[in-house]
Formats: sequence, C-alpha cells, structure tokens
Amino acid sequence: MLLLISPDSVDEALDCAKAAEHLDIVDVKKPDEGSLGANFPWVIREIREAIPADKPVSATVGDVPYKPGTVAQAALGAVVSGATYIKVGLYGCTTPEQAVDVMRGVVRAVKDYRPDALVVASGYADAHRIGCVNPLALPDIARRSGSDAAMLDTAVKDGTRLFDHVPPEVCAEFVRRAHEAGLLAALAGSVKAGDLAELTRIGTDIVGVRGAVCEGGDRDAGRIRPELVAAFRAEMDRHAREHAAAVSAAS
Ligand SMILES: O=C[C@H](O)COP(=O)(O)O
Repeated sequence: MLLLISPDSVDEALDCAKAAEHLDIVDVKKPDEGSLGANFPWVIREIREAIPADKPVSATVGDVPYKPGTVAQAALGAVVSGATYIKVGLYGCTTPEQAVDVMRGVVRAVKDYRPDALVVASGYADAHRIGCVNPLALPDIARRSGSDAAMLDTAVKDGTRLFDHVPPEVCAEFVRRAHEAGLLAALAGSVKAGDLAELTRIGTDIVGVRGAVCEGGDRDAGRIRPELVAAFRAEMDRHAREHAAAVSAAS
C-alpha cells in the first residue's frame, strides 16, 4: 500500500520532504477550499522542486462542479505545473454519466500533455450528505472515462471518517470493483492508524492521509510533522508484514 500525504503549503511540503523515505506520494491541496481544494499552480511547482525527484507529486483539481470544460482546463494546469497524479473530486456530479463526462475531459487534457500522468477519479464516502454520485459507482466511472484510479475521501471534515460512511466490507467491494476494472483503489477520509489493518486486508493500493500526521491530529490547526509520518509508515509496514504472514499461513 502506498502512502499519500497532503501538505497545504510549500512549508508543510518541506516537512514532508524530511520524512520523504516514509512516504510515497506528496499530494498538494488547499484544505480551506474544500476536501479536495485546488492549490495555486505556483505552489504545485514549488513543491515539485522542493521534494526529492523520485517522489511523485499529486495535485487536487478541486471539489469540482459539473462543468467538463472548466475542469479539463484546471486539470491541465495541474499537470503543466508538475503534478503526475491528478485528482478530481466529483462533488457537483449527481449521476455517473455527468461524472464520466467530466473525467473524460480530464483524461484527455492530462494525457495529451503527459501520457504517463495518472488520473484519479474521486468520489466521497459521505456522498449522501452532499448529493453526489454513490461511492460504489466510482470504479465504473473511472473505467469508462479512461482514468487510472478510483478514490474515496470524505467531503465534510467534521470528525466523521471513511468507515463511518462506507463500512470496511463496502470498501472491500470498492477495491474489488476497481481491481476488476484494472484500476488502482485509493481510500482516504480522516483515516487513522487504527484503520490500517482493515485497509491492508482489503487490498487498498493507496491510503491518503492528512489529519493523522498533523500535530494534535488536527488537519486544520495542526501542521504535518515528519515524526508522525514516520510513525504512521511504521504502522503500515507492521500491518503489511502481519497480513503477509497470515496469508502465507492460510495457504
Ligand atoms: O487525500 C487525502 C486527504 O488529504 C485526507 O485528509 P484527512 O486524512 O485529513 O481526511
């Protein structure tokens, strides 16, 4: 499982860089503009320059409306700025057809510019609170649009978590559908170290985290701490070892 960490500024990304050996993807966002709020192009560029070249930079394009042209242009901005994971939060899409429309535009805009960049179609575990597409529709939306990954995060950061809205067995079905479609499955939403056993067991490819690696567990007032990133990674590695041992004992 890969660890994606979301700094909100160049300063925080520099703290991520201090823990670079413990993380896999640096995800640029602007949390004060929403769960998948988009940051400025120059921030993406500066963060790309600040972190080791072997660590991919991801950028969120926003909690987007159903405006395929606008979103495709924003996604191009993210990839031109140096991100190679382009994450789109399908906030304003109320049907899978609308979501596929948006993501097809993004895939074309991104891959015409940089064919090796990965496009991530993100829905929300708490979709019922905001009226957007159902979490389990995401793998098919990602497949139909030519995206590379399906993701879930939470839209409302009020302390409720991924598993509060989409229980582990439903997340397992999400991962199963994503893999069946040949996609990566990414999960986030106030994930804590205590969720890692389940996330590992169900075969999650990427776990996205912010609050759990911020001081005081506070994604807004706290700042990402390198030692918390290292501790979270140690827990991930422990669960990976335990899971591998259990699988081999059962076979
Ligand atoms: O993509 C990951 C998100 O930034 C997760 O943030 P969170 O762990 O604070 O919900």
